[in-house]
Amino acid sequence: MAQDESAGLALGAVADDYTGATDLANSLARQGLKTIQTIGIPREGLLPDDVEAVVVALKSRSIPAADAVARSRAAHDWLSASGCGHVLFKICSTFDSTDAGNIGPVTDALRVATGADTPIVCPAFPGAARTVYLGHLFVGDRLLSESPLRHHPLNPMHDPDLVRVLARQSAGDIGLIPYATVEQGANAVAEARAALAREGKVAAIADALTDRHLEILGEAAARTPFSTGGSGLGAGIAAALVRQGRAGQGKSETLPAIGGRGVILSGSCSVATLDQIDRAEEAGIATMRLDPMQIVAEPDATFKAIIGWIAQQDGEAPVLIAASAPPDVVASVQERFGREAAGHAIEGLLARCAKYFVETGVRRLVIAGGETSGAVADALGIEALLIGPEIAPGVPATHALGGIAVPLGLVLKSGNFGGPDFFAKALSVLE
Ligand SMILES: Nc1ncnc2c1ncn2[C@@H]1O[C@H](COP(=O)(O)OP(=O)(O)OP(=O)(O)O)[C@@H](O)[C@H]1O
Ligand SMILES: O=C(O)[C@@H](O)C(=O)CO
Repeated sequence: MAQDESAGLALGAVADDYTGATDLANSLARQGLKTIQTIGIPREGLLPDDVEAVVVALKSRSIPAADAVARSRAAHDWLSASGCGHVLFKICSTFDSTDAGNIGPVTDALRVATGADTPIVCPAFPGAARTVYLGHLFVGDRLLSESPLRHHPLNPMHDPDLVRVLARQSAGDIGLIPYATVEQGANAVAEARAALAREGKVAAIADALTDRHLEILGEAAARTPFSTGGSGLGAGIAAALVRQGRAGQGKSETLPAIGGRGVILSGSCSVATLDQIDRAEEAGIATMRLDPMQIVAEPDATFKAIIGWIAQQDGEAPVLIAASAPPDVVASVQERFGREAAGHAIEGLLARCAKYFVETGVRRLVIAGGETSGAVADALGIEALLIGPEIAPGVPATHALGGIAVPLGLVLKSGNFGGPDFFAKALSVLE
């Protein structure tokens, strides 16, 4: 990277999935940081000289904890060599993980690598209705465990108490910085964090109900080398860096129009995405709903069927291809083939479709689902993303940077993000 080593990056992030990384990059850009999302560790010379924040996207949310730790450590080491002032481990606003990890093990490893004592951990994203109160994560007006996340295909979330959840995954005890302390401001948070460090807590879950709370937490976190959180905490840290004059040279890019047919590929089974698919179909977007059993059992036949179907559609009009299904169908697919095998087969098929579409001239892709987006971006060999205008909270339009010979507009949508008309809106913003 041509970064001025004496200045270094103001902020670096290691994100555990690609859409989560895009969500964070969007927040940092909107706070005024010149931000690039890289897919893995970037090669020398890829990034512009004046970049202030780099979000290294990994696909490490649902892999074995030891692999997630190794990949996150490598990303951290690159950020550290780039003179990074603060490292944020970007996790999902719904704390997606299992008792085996990976939030605890990666937080432990990066805490040691950065020399932090007790990092602030806060997934809250009030703009998407994720709040943390007394350590309990709410999705809208429901506890996490009563939200649709209890049916997540890869990591169903059954415990809303984040202190308890993180303790099960971590090397030591977890503390809490409660709402009443956060309300008192950044100095009170810093003192509470230091007190928890003296007690030997390895991390501190912090409450946040509003963006103001995240600004306070961001101010306190920016005084330390490392934190773990969602894009809300990232925005708070970025705002603190701008206030302190340590960053703030660029807003998100205006992206040039690319045009041509828009293709939407969905592997997300979230309630939000299922509704968005229904709405897109009702609005007249040609929609092919795949049979998930057939995808896993006969991927080649399914691929041929998709090619045949698309050949019959109006060549300019957008199309939507979805493997997405409601919880009962997902459960029966997983029962028959196994959770991981089914997930990988479906991601693989959608990635193969994306590759085919780009090879045959499509230049605008909208992908729903974090794991699905990871599979697609990897199959296309994309190296980094420029962040453009916001489509919905947490979802910007982007353009591929490096790794692909043609201009390509991409929208990577986290499963639960976006309003009902998201797909039509995405295609109109990604011109
Ligand atoms: N019908 C289905 N049956 C079983 N698994 C499915 C089905 N459709 C998709 N999947 C798998 O479910 C997983 C969905 O994960 P993905 O991360 O893409 O979406 P998400 O969880 O909604 O998004 P996010 O992680 O951004 O919240 C993928 O592994 C996908 O292949
Ligand atoms: O924080 C979120 O909810 C998203 O950025 C995400 O990571 C979903 O996969």
